Amino acid sequence: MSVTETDLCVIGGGSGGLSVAAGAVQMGARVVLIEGHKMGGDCLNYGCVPSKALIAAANAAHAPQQPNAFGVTPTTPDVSYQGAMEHVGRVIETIAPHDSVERFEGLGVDVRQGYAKFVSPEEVEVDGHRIRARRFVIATGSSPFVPPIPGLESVPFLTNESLFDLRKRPQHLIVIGGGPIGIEMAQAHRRLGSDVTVLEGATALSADDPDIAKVALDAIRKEGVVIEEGALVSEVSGKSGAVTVKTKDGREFEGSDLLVAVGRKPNIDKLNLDAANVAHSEKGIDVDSALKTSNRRVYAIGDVTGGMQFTHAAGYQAGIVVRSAVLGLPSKARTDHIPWATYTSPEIAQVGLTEAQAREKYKDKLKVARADFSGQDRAIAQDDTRGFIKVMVVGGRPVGASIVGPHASDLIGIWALAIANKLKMSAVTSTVLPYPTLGEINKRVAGNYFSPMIFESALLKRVVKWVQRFLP
Ligand SMILES: Cc1cc2nc3c(=O)[nH]c(=O)nc-3n(C[C@H](O)[C@H](O)[C@H](O)COP(=O)(O)OP(=O)(O)OC[C@H]3O[C@@H](n4cnc5c(N)ncnc54)[C@H](O)[C@@H]3O)c2cc1C
Ligand SMILES: NC(=O)c1ccc[n+]([C@@H]2O[C@H](COP(=O)([O-])OP(=O)(O)OC[C@H]3O[C@@H](n4cnc5c(N)ncnc54)[C@H](O)[C@@H]3O)[C@@H](O)[C@H]2O)c1
Repeated sequence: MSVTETDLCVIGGGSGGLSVAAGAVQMGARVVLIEGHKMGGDCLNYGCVPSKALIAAANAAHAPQQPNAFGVTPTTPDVSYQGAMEHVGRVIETIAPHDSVERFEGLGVDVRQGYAKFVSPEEVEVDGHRIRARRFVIATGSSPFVPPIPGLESVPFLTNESLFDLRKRPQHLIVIGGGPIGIEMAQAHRRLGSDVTVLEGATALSADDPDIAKVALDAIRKEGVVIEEGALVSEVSGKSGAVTVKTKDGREFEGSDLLVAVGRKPNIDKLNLDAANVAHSEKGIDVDSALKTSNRRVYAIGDVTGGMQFTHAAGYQAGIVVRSAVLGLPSKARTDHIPWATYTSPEIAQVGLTEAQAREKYKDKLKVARADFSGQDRAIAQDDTRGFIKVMVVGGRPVGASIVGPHASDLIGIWALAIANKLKMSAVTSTVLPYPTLGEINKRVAGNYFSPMIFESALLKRVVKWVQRFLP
């Protein structure tokens, strides 16, 4: 059996693994990258990219139908589900070269196709070859978790891995799970013309602030998506085109297609982790704050660690690992500054602590500032004033921000910057932004934080009177 010696062996060519491989090889390390399936991983092939492309198509179908303030008569366009899915395919094809074997080989990475498995603490095997590395990075991602619901073994169902292969619009899509996957895909399918029912066992979009989630969920319900909360699915039956779903409290729902979106399971089965002494649980691979596993030669990043499961989180962790494994520098990963967004209409975005988390941690030291899109000139001009922002502030510095409203996913950036760099609220108020922009809501909320201190201060009023008496 051939043995290749290398500095760094990256297992998994998705968001995390590709970032490590590209960074390390360009810094001069010898890098082997092993990918078992499709380069680009979940994000490119079954996740962020196809879902956002489908949402864009759904939004284009929805917009002309809406009553509006612009004097434009609503119309009912012909909407082709197949056309929307073909758009999804083209978007993947357009982005794929960036993540391709050819590009990475061009950068100098030794790319191997096949599933890697450890055979010792410093060796893996792939496709009959052995790779011995000074350091390993496991970035094997996650797969849809399929719960042991009676009936699911015999009823056809979709997951994020098969959904984007559909060409025929589901007549009535039943979505099990009201997390970000379920809710994003529910609204997109409604906008493309399907009836949609979401069955959520607990609370929909439960990772987000409840006031924020409510604005989005109310809007989605208003578009006709049925979202049942406290509806734990306990049994499914039927066949393709006619499925029945029962919930624990005895309710029954009928639809044509089933999408299972109840969370993720880490891709660890093929890795033979015990041979490498890498500790793990059903949640994923255990890592410390430097992203090292119980084997000091082996790091793990991204979804496989069961932490924040976002492409940008995997990318951030890749940078931490490159610093440590390639440059030998001490490096620790944070999570407090990692934002996320859910691409519903209106959008949701969060960074740092929610109000409830901040209240629990900081008690009465917490101040919460809020601003509504209804007071935003640009939002008014665009006739989209749903939503608001709240910022959690402790000692003059933001510790969290929550936004629901137009372009929330972009607007959260300034708070991600502020929290990452421990900036004060005054850094936001002293920034000048072009008028009229949605971004001004960030200045407005920061202004609202200072207003009571400035406009309700008796001392300041006395000082102003005194200054005015003597000002020449
Ligand atoms: C429907 C959906 C929508 C999403 N939308 C967003 C979004 O809008 N924004 C966002 O930030 N995140 C989103 N995510 C999450 C995002 O896709 C993941 O967090 C991200 O892909 C994780 O990157 P990763 O590198 O950990 O894993 P992946 O990108 O999945 O890469 C893992 C790779 O490892 C390979 N692999 C597995 N086992 C082995 C092995 N033994 N040997 C070799 N290779 C192996 C796999 O084939 C895969 O290519 C979404 C996810 C889904 C499912
Ligand atoms: N915009 C984004 O960034 C984005 C979009 C999609 C996915 N993602 C990532 O993918 C991850 C997985 O998303 P997800 O939506 O699959 O998982 P999730 O864990 O966020 O949500 C799953 C939901 O399913 C519910 N559930 C579980 N069992 C059930 C049952 N038997 N009946 C009814 N409901 C049940 C849970 O209560 C939960 O609310 C996310 O946490 C996120 O990290 C990100």
